[in-house]
Amino acid sequence: MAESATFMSGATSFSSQGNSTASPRAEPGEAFVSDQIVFTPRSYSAPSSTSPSSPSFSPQKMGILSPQIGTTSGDLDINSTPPCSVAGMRSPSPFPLGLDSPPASRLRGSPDPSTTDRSIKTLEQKRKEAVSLAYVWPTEHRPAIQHDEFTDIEIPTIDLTCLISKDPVARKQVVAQVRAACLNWGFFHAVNHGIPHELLERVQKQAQRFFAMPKEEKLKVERDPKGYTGYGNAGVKPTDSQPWSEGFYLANDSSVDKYSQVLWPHGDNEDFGNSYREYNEKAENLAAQLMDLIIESLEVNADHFQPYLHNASGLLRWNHYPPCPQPHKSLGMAPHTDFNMLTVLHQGDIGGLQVQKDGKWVAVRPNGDALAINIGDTLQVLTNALYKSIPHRAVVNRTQTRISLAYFYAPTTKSEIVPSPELLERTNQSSIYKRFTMEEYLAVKKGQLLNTLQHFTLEPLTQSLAFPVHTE
Ligand SMILES: O=C(O)CCC(=O)C(=O)O
Ligand SMILES: [Fe+2]
Repeated sequence: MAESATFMSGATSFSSQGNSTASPRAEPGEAFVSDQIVFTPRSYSAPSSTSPSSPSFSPQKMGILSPQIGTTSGDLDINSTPPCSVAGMRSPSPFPLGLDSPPASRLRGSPDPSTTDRSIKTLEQKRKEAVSLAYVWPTEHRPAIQHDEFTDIEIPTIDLTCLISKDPVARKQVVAQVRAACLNWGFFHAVNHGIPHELLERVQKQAQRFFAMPKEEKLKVERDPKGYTGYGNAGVKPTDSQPWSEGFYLANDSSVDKYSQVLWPHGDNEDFGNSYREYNEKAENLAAQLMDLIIESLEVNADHFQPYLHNASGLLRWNHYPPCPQPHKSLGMAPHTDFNMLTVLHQGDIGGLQVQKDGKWVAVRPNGDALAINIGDTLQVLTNALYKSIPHRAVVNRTQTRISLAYFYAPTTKSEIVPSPELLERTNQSSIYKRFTMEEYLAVKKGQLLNTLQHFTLEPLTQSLAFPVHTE
């Protein structure tokens, strides 16, 4: 109860991305108040059925500066289509939002009889309904598997102790595990990753503290349409329903201190900046080491990858998924692939992450000690799709607030993303991708969270590539 009350008070008031007439400061639902939307058939017929030393983040480096990026990781203009999982796009306040919840009968999927007579609806009623409906996804997109429906099909878990012990034999084994995980899943859980639990808890606590603030406070640090950091939510396609979540994007630049000052003008929360910086350094270091393991697993010379790693940097997105009255009809984050090379995700002990395996959704069993690592589109291209960037999504649940911390490790915007020539030679392949820069990719990602790389593909892959070397 306390959690949902908190969230209610934290309702945001983003405008709908899909509605060009929406006011950026509209109250929840205002952007949707029109008969056309309120009475839309769908709404009503819903009966259920690298290098650690790499310098601080810069938009140019990340390529996330262009107007917007989005969902599950990528970015940047809150006013237009989300470029990728990092970018921000505005959406109506996560309905989350208690006060805006739809009538109980609608939550069960039946039309509310009190709303069937258009003539007696007040503007306020219309607003509430419209906001609620904005978070209801069409049947074909609803999650058939809920947040805790785990099976024995699980992403691999890899113990990274070798990064600390420097034991070469153990490292070789880990490299083989990384190769198998990248070939078969595109995702794995890393344990003994070197980021202290206590630090992850401090960052989680900061995220909780921020999202619990009243919306007016959060909007003081709203993401600028031309910027890449600040309060905003993950992207969805303009034509999609809204995600049941909100986000806060942070990068290693002066904005962190600025946000700290705006949110805590009396200087009473120093750990906001401190925990962010400590975490950013550790996550960047880990991502760089994981990239080294991945390159080793490809058994190619690392030279081709150096330019991408040299100025790579990270963008952190805190994702907040409040309890949702209709989790089976909503999505916390729409299916997407990540735009970057590698994502380091902390998801705590509450399930919600789901990944696609052989075309089916699999719920990832949370492991509080582990970080989920996944390959992004950029790395898929560098490996000519030997290692794939796998679609994933976040589902929500009825009772628990979930916060995840997604760290996106990416090359600079100006980087041209080209597969390793050595890998091409050894696999006897030519590149399946046109040449393109990160900037060009991000421009496409804005409107296409899934299958973004199709836009840059010369010939669709008809069969999976085999790994060119022995796999122990
Ligand atoms: O919250 C999650 O489990 C998924 C987050 C995600 O995929 C992202 O932020 O890109
Ligand atoms: Fe993601």
